[in-house]
This record gives sequence, structure tokens and C-alpha cells, in this order.
Amino acid sequence: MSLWEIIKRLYPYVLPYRALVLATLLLTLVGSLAAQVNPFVLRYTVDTVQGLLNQNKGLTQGADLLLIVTALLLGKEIINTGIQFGQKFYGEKIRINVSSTLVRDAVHKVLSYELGFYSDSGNQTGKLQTRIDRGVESLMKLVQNFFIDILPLFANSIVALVIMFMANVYVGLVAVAVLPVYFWLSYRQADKLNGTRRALRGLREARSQGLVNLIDSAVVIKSFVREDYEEQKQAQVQQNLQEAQLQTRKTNFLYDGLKTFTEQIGVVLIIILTAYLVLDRQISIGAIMFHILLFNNVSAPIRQLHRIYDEMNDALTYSEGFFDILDANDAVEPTGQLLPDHLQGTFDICHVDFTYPSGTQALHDVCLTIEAGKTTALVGLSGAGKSTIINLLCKFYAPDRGKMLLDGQPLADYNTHALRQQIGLVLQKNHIFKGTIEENIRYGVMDATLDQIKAAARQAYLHEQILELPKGYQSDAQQLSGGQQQRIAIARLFLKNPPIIFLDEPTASLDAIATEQIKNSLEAIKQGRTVVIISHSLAQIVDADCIYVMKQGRMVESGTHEQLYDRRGTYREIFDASARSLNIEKLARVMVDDGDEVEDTVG
Ligand SMILES: Nc1ncnc2c1ncn2[C@@H]1O[C@H](COP(=O)(O)OP(=O)(O)OP(=O)(O)O)[C@@H](O)[C@H]1O
Repeated sequence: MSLWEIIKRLYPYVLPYRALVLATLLLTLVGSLAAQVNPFVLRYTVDTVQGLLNQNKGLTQGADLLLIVTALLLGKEIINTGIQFGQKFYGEKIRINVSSTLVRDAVHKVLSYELGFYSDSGNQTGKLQTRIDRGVESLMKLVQNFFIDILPLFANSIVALVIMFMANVYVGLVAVAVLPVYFWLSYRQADKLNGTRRALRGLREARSQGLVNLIDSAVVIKSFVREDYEEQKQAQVQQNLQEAQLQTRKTNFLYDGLKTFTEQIGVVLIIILTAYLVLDRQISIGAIMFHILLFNNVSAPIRQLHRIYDEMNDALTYSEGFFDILDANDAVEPTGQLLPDHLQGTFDICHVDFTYPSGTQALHDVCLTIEAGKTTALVGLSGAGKSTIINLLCKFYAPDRGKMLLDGQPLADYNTHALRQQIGLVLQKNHIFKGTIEENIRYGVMDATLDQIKAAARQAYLHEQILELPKGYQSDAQQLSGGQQQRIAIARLFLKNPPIIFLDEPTASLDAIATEQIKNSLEAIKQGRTVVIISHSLAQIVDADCIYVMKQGRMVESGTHEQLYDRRGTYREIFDASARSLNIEKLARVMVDDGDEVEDTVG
């Protein structure tokens, strides 16, 4: 991305603050004029003092001069303070406002993208965050540099140079002659440092990320006694950081020294030339200080040049990745117009193929019907493609080929948000937001009352456990056990109360008692709704109205439990393996010996 392209992209963001921009530019102009007051005052002072001395006049006659000079310098300083404040404040205001609009836009865009966007290798959680942070940070450095460094410093420099030329062309030429050397040194410095600041930041992030990972992985590290290994890994990162820091410092000290040396050569040349001109009676003695101070103003921005150049490079590098996020219009979730007002809830899936963005083909020519008001179970070994079917039914992804209909209408035609309002989804591992239990359950219906939340928690067999916590519903939800978090997700479902329910291993992390309780609760909510359930637990699927069996992305069998059992195919294989793993024969014998009803338990 070129600098011009970046400016064009930033233009609409800066446009609403054009009044501020104009005010900043005006202040810059006034500030650059005010910065030249000192040389004039000093020249006037030296020349007047010299005149007084020549006339053998002393302190009494010079008192007026001191008063005038004091008033001038103080007045200028007061004005300058105001100008600098205004300039920095307005510059910062533009920067802060533009940066928050950029972040808002990025968040809005990211939320509007389909799931496939997040699974792209460059967009995974941490990377996306880094791209947004770095992009905005570097763009804002550019805006800040422009208003706070580049504009004021260069305006000062140009005004000072013009004044030098106007006062004396030869002195002006000497000042200009030093500049190319100065520019060249700054360019070399920036070139040497090119990327090192970026590398340094990367290493610092790696170090702090490493520490975070250490804490997250503490249990595994300790259980495998890998403390020494992890320490060495961290030490290596620290060593790289140390070397990069030293290298940066060395380059900076060297080039800063060379630049100061060049500047001093400029000062010496100006002193020699102006002294010669004074002795030749071409200019007054005050002009020596006058030119030296002006030269100082000319060289000031160039001292910052290598930093500005480097930060500009950063903006060029990172802004591209950031604007890519804003521009990923292909990834925006497609949304249909059809409103699912009177849904029956019959899904027809015909000859569907689906491939994840990573290239894994998860479904091959899949056909199934999910009948309205009935419970359909999906069974199959790990990786068979069961969850993928739910992903497609929720419109998280679109199929590569084949038809997907809901109540006879293409699923793609339904308004995505309205459709998802009608669907309740409970997964094997459910996300719990940072916040209280109440807030987490409320996610199901944002304006639910506390009583409604409690009722949902009761249905999910969570209420009693919440009451035992010191802070009750205000406890931190992320501190709950896996099983309790699962019940929060189920409570969200009860609160939302949708006509279509997808359950992907809903009781996976629950203990036996909780599983039984939740199973009963889910039985109640299933009534009259379209339910799709995925479960490795036989107890959850044997009662389903229809069971579909999947193998390696294909639908291989379907029917009721009894039909599939008799067929002695894949379902029977899975069923027998599950029975063996549960040691069901022994359990049954124990229960028979105990005189219990076996049939109820074995199903
Ligand atoms: N987000 C994803 N990106 C890429 N590939 C994926 C993604 N999710 C699943 N897959 C792949 O798709 C295939 C089907 O996965 P899916 O999760 O649908 O299986 P499943 O039958 O639900 O398995 P399990 O019972 O273990 O949950 C697998 O090969 C899996 O690796």
C-alpha cells in the first residue's frame, strides 16, 4: 500500500473533523512564525547593546531595552504555550477520534463476516487482534506524526530557511549545503533500523505471550516436569530481545552522534561566515546569533527524520493487513429476505457436499430429512461430519453443492438473523463469557427478568447450585466447573425457548446424576419442537424418532433404533461397541442380582 493510498483511505475518517484540521493548520502556521521571534529579539538585543556601548551608555539607558526584550519574549512564550497546547490537543483529538472510528469499523466488519473468515490462517483470534491493533496503532502514529511532528517542525524549518535567505543569501546557502548530509545520515539511520523496531515489538510480544502461556499451561508443565525446558525457551526469547535492543541502541547512538557532528559543522560554518561578514561590515554583530538560532530551527525536524521515516514504513506495512479486514466484503455473511414467521421446522437436505475453507471435505453427497416436531439423532464415529451438518443448518457455512430446504424454501433465502432467532444451539463445549452467571444466562434473552433467568436455571438443574455460591447469580461464570458451564448453556436454551433445537453432545461434560436430570428436562422441552441431537451416549438417541448414521462424511444408514439394530450395519457396530465399553452385561447382572428392573436401564 502506498502512502497516497493510505491518505485516500484515511480521508473519509478525517473528513468529519475538518474544522479541527483547519484549526490545527492555522495554529501550525502561527506557531512557526512565533518560533522565529527569538532570533529577531536576540539580534535586536545584541545590536542595541552594541550601539549603547559604542555611545558609552550604560545600564540606565539600557533599562528600557531590557523591559522591551522581557515583554517580547514573555509574550511570545505565552502565545507559544497556547499554540502548542491547541496544536497538540487538536492533533490528539483528531487521532483519538479517528482511531476509535477505525476500531469500531473493524469490529463491525469482523462481526458481519461468516465463520469461514475466522478459520482462515491469518484471521485466527490472536492474529486478527494483532492485525487490528497494529494497523490502527501505525495509522494513528502517521496521523499523530503529521499533526504533531511533521507539520509543525517542517513549517518551522521552511520559515526559518526563508528568513535566512532573505537576511543573507550566502548564509542561507551554507545552511542548505549541510542539509543533504543530514538527510543522507537520517536515511541511513532509518535504513539500518528498518524493521528492528518491528522485530523488537514482536520479541516483546513473544516474551509477554510466553509468560501468559506459562501460566495457562502450568498444570501440564508441572505434571511433565518440563520447568527447565520452558525456562530455556523463555531465556532464548529474552536473549534475542537483549541483542536486538543493544543493536538498536548502538545504531541510534552512532547516527545521532554523526548528526550532531554535522549540525555543529553547520554551526561553525555559519559562525565563520557571519563573523567574516560582520568584520567586513556587511551585517550587524547581532546577525551571528540570529543565523545560528535560525539554523537550529532549520535542523530541528531533520533530527526526527529517521523516526518519522521508520514510523511511516510501519504504517505502510501494517495498514495493508488492517484495510484487508475492512475490505473482506466476500466474507460478509449472506442474508436472505425470507422471514421465518410461521416455521414448521422440516429440513430437507439433498445431495449436499461441503468443504471447509481449510480444504477438508467434511460431507459427501449427504441426504437426510429432519421432520418438524420430531427428534432426529445423528450418530457416527468422531469426525464423521455430524457437527458439520448442524453448522450448515445454522447457516454458519453454505454447502458446495446440493439443496438445503426449510419448509420447502431454500435455507439460503431465509434471513440469517431471523432464522437463528428460531434456533437453540447447545454444544459439547459452550462458550462462557467473562461476567456473572446472571449475565451469561441472560445471553439467551437480553431483556429477561431475574425471575425468568432463575426459572431457566431451575429447568437446567443449576439453580440450587448457584444459590450455594457465596455471590449467587453474581458469581463469576468462568469459575464454574465444566458441567455447570454446560448447564448455563442449557439454561440459555430454556430461556430462549426456540422452536428448533440443535443439541451437539449436550451432556458431554455432565456427571451421571446431572445427565439424567438434564435428559429429563430436555425431554420436556423437546415436545412439539424440531430437535436434532448428536450424542455418543446411547441413552440419548435410542428414543429418537429417526436416527441417521454417518461414516466419513457420508450418510450410510437411517431408521429407528430397532430397525437399525436389526440391520447389523454401522449402527449395530457402534451400539455393540458402546455396550461393551459400558460393560453393560455386568451392570445388568448386578442389577438382576439386586432384584432391580433391568429392562428400564438397558433400554
Ligand atoms: N472448522 C473446521 N475447519 C476445518 N475442518 C473442520 C472444521 N470443523 C471440522 N472439520 C473437519 O471436518 C470433519 C468432520 O468434523 P465434524 O466436527 O463434523 O465431525 P463430528 O462427526 O461432529 O465429530 P465429533 O463426534 O468428534 O464431534 C473432520 O475431518 C474435521 O477435522
